[in-house]
Amino acid sequence: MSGNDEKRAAAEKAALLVEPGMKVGLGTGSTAALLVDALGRRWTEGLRFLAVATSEATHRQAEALGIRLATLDEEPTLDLTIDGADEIGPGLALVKGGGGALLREKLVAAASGRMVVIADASKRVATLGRFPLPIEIMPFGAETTRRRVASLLEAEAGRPVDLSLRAGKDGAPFVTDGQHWILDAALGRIADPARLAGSLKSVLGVVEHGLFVDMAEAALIGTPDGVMEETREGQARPGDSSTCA
Ligand SMILES: O=C[C@H](O)[C@H](O)[C@H](O)COP(=O)(O)O
Repeated sequence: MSGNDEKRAAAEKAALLVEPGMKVGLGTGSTAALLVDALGRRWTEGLRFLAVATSEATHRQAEALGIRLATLDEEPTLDLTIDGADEIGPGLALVKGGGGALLREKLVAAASGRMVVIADASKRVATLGRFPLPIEIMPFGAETTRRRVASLLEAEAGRPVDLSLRAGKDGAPFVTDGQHWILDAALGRIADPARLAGSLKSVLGVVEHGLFVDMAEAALIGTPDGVMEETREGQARPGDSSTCA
């Protein structure tokens, strides 16, 4: 099974979690796009639900498939959010934001009764931090914020941390849907995700970061042996969508 097949299997399993009348947060990224495709097929078959997208890209995709959409302000309480991740660590702590959607993703997940993560097996890690941690910042005074973040991360890691401003296709800074910029922090290892999450939130100029701690309730992970369901407590079992509720 290729990584893409694993993503698709997880996404299709997760699409079965959506029930008639639900309010559903739709994630962003290549795995979430496979979920939206699967939900588009279920919509065509007659399933009716209401969706809130975590990015302009996902909104456009869902809209093109005819899925009914609302904004988070119109629907501030959702039943379920299904989203991808860049890394899934112990306790289902996540690194997200590789596609730059972390702020809306976190707002939508926080408004949801439950969050289910979907991914291929490569995303499961023993310790978070191999994937550079995205940190969304205000463009105004970005260099002063970068210095504050760098000194915080150096104190946390005990060494200087490579912190780069994410570039867009044209070489200019990548701009998020919220019109912010992103710093990518090459930490290598995040020993205490909850502590780092709290520290980053206190830095002036930081809008949000890609650590999602205590947010995901379950993960559906595509593997060569099928889709495994993992809970926050770490139990893994062959994924049966009915056990995810
Ligand atoms: O900003 C993007 C999101 O956090 C994605 O969910 C994450 O980057 C995973 O994306 P993919 O499914 O493409 O690996």
